[in-house]
Amino acid sequence: MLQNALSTPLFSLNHANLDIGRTRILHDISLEVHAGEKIVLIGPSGAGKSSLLEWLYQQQAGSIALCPQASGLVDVLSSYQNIFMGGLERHGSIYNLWNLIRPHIADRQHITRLAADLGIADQLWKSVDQLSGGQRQRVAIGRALFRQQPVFFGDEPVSALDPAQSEIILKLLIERHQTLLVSLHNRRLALDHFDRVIALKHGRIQYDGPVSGLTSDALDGFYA
Ligand SMILES: Nc1ncnc2c1ncn2[C@@H]1O[C@H](COP(=O)(O)OP(=O)(O)OP(=O)(O)O)[C@@H](O)[C@H]1O
Repeated sequence: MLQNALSTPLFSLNHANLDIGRTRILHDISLEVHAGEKIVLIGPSGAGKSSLLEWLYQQQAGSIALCPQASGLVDVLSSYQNIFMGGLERHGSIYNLWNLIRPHIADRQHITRLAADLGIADQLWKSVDQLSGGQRQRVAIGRALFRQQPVFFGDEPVSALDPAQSEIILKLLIERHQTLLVSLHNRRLALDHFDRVIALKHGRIQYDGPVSGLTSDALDGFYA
């Protein structure tokens, strides 16, 4: 906490409002996000979690690995090609184009390892329209991991996975990013893997504080 008070925040909002057209989506939002924090966003459907993630993402898109709710995968391309797209900004267009047609050995090895970590090694060369919802979600996570950024933003990134997979994938995301801001509806994952909770309701922050001391029932209360 003291360290946070002294460091410059990565993200900062001070009594800010977010309007889309004439509609106010987020009201009077004040928060800071510091490097190293693992923050879970909770709240009922429509509370404003996706809007807050998108708003903060727009502040520093270049340094964030984003896994949005709508995965944005390209159906006709393979899992490999979709994951590779997470790293497009690291190279020029000729390298990228060539790699999409004939994968470069180093990228191929890297993405093959990543796919194995995500449990989709056997799906790597299939077009993603042939995959299940959970497999597609892991491809989208692979694409975010392949961005290799210090900050991860995820909008319900493990919602299509079974409990055991959710646990494994969330641990992987936490291991590979310094700072995380993730929306989840799963109370157990929220309590076990994050150190700060931001609870939203009707576009306002109703709680922003440490996870320690909170129970599953307390989290349920934020959905009441
Ligand atoms: N482009 C838009 N134009 C107008 N209203 C919008 C727009 N996008 C979102 N909203 C509204 O903003 C509110 C917050 O939506 P948001 O998607 O951020 O909620 P959420 O907490 O992520 O919900 P969920 O858990 O269902 O994903 C909702 O009332 C939604 O209808």
